[in-house]
Amino acid sequence: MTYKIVVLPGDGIGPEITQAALDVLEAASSGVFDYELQYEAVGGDGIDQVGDPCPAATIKACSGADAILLGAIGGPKWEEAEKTPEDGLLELRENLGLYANLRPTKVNNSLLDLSPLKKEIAEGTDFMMVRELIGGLYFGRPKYYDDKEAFDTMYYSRENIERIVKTAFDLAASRRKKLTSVDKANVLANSRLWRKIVEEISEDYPEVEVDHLYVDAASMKIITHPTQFDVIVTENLFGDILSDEASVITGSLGMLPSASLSENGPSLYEPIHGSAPDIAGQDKANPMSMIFSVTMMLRMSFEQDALADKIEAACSQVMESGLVTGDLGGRAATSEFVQAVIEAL
Ligand SMILES: NC(=O)C1=CN([C@@H]2O[C@H](COP(=O)(O)OP(=O)(O)OC[C@H]3O[C@@H](n4cnc5c(N)ncnc54)[C@H](O)[C@@H]3O)[C@@H](O)[C@H]2O)C=CC1
Ligand SMILES: CC(C)CC(=O)C(=O)O
Ligand SMILES: [Mg+2]
Repeated sequence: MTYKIVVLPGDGIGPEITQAALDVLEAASSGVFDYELQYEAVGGDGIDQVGDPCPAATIKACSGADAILLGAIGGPKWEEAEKTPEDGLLELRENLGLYANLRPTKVNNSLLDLSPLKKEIAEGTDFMMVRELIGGLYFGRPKYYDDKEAFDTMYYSRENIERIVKTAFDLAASRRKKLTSVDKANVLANSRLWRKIVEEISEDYPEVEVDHLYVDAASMKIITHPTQFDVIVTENLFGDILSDEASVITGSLGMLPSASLSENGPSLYEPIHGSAPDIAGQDKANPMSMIFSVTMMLRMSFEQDALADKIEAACSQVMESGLVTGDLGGRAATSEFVQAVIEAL
C-alpha cells in the first residue's frame, strides 16, 4: 500500500527542516514503508503563491491525505497582510477539525548535558501536553482592536471541553495513569467549567489519578519538578505557552514535535516552534523537531514503530557523539547533522 502524505513546508526554516526530515525518512524507509508526497502551500508561502495563507486546494489535499506534515509559518514579510500566515494556520486547524495537539517533552537520559536544568531535575522527564487546539481565545468572537481599545473572547462549549478532556484521560490511562489539568479557575469562568468537567469525566476513569494546577503554579512546577507529570491537559493559549517552556527541558525548542488529531480525518504533524526568521536560510536550524514529527507520524498514523525506532536511534547516536546544532550549544549545520544521521541509519 502506498500512503499519501501531504507536505506543507511553509515559511522561514519550515522548508529547510521539512526537507531535512524527508531526506532522513527516504533513506530509512526504503523497502519498508511506501509513501508518496504531495506538496501544498500554506502561510506566507500560500500568500505568495495564490494570495491566501490557507488555500482551498490545500484544505482539499489535506482532507484526502493519510497524514499531513507541516514545517512552520509566519515571518516579518507578511505581518501586515490582511489575512496573515497565522490566520491561515488557525483556519487550517479549524477546517480539518484538529482539536487535540499532543506535545511530548521527553528527555533522553543519555543527552542530559543538553538540558539547561540540573541533571537530577531533568532526568526521567517524560510527559505529554494535550493542548486544546481549535477553541479559546485564538478563535472566540468578537475579536477587535483599534487605537483606543481591544478585546478577544475566550469561549468554550461543554462539548469541546469534554472532547479534549476525554482524549487526555484515554492517553493517561494508556501511560502512567496520572492526569494534571491546568486552568485558572480562581479567576476565569471558562476554567471553572473546565475544572467541573474534568471532575465529572474522572468518574469514568477511576484508575487515573487527577490533580488540578493553576497555570501560574504549573509554569513553575514544570521547571522545578518536571518528572511529576505524566499527561497535562489544558486549553489553547495556556498549552501554547507552557509547551514552549517545557520544550527547553530537552535542551531546545528546536527538539519538540507535535501531533494534531481530529475526530475522523488525517492527523497533522508539526514542530511546536515557529518559522525562526532570525536563523532562516542559514543552514543553522535544528531539524530534530521535524524528524521527531515524522517519527510521531510513523507511529501514530502508520504503525511503523520499528522504522521510527531506527530513525530515533540514529539521531541519538549522532547527538551523543556531540554533533548538534547551535541551539543545543553545538556547531553543526543542519545539512551536516542530517548527513550524519543518514550515515548512522
Ligand atoms: N506553528 C507555527 O508555524 C508557528 C509559527 N510561529 C510564527 O513564527 C514566527 C517567528 O516567531 P518566534 O516568536 O520567533 O518563534 P520561533 O519559535 O520561530 O523562534 C523562537 C526562537 O527559537 C529559535 N528556534 C525555533 N525553532 C528552532 C529550530 N528548529 N532550531 C533552532 N532554533 C530554533 C528561533 O531561532 C528563535 O530564536 C512568527 O511569525 C510566529 O507567528 C510561531 C509559533 C508557531
Ligand atoms: C502561530 C500560532 C497561531 C500558533 C502557535 O504558536 C503554536 O501553535 O504553537
Ligand atoms: Mg506556539
